[in-house]
Amino acid sequence: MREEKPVIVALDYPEQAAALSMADQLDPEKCRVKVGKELFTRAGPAVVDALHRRGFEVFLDLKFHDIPNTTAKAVRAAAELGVWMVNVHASGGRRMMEAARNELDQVNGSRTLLIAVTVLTSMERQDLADIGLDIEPLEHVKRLALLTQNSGLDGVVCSAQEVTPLRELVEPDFQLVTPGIRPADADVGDQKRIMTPGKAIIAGSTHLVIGRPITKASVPVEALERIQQEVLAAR
Ligand SMILES: O=C(O)c1cc(=O)[nH]c(=O)n1[C@@H]1O[C@H](COP(=O)(O)O)[C@@H](O)[C@H]1O
Repeated sequence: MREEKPVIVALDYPEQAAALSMADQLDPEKCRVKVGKELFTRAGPAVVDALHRRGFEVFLDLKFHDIPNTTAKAVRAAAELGVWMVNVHASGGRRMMEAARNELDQVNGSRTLLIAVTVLTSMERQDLADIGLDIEPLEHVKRLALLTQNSGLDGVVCSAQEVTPLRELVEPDFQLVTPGIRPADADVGDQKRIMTPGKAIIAGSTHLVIGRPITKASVPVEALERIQQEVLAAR
């Protein structure tokens, strides 16, 4: 099924006021928002509540990676906040992901999507070698995506560069959430495995996570509008 709101704006701000002032320029009918480690560590659940009151669906990106019990309880806490999506690190393994899935299923009425990060989009082959993984990022992403699917999760975070090969491996409704999105003229920054918004949509990304190309633009809403146009044209 075609996703009507593929763009998720990453609200990577050091304080709630700045995040909400950005959100107030966005239309919750046209995009979703992401709350990550910096903003959540400073502002906590209050910022999630404030975004919900404004009508936004929130991706709580805290990338839990811990023993199964701790991760599962953290996922429960996220679901009880009513967030649309939450993530863990697939490298936490099958037992961790299954525990998180089971816990989430016990939260009454929860429709929170649970996805797992495969290989961070800021990493390339050498970074994997540095942590003892002598493997191409794509191969490791495939391995972790299958493990994630077999553990009962709803999708993965990966680079848009991996979406086409992954689509051949996973179920059609498995979510492929892709950060590392860079319009052709945008700064790459610390991202390594990148793709433009239009190409990511053509490849089959279900969601595009985009931060700095919007939030650091001189006029963020105009940057978002250009990205939305590129996404529409790619469909
Ligand atoms: O889980 C994520 O959202 C994530 C995973 C990943 O592999 N790479 C990645 O960049 N992200 C997040 O996606 C956002 C990308 O932001 P920009 O690089 O500013 O567009 C940041 O908030 C990251 O924390």
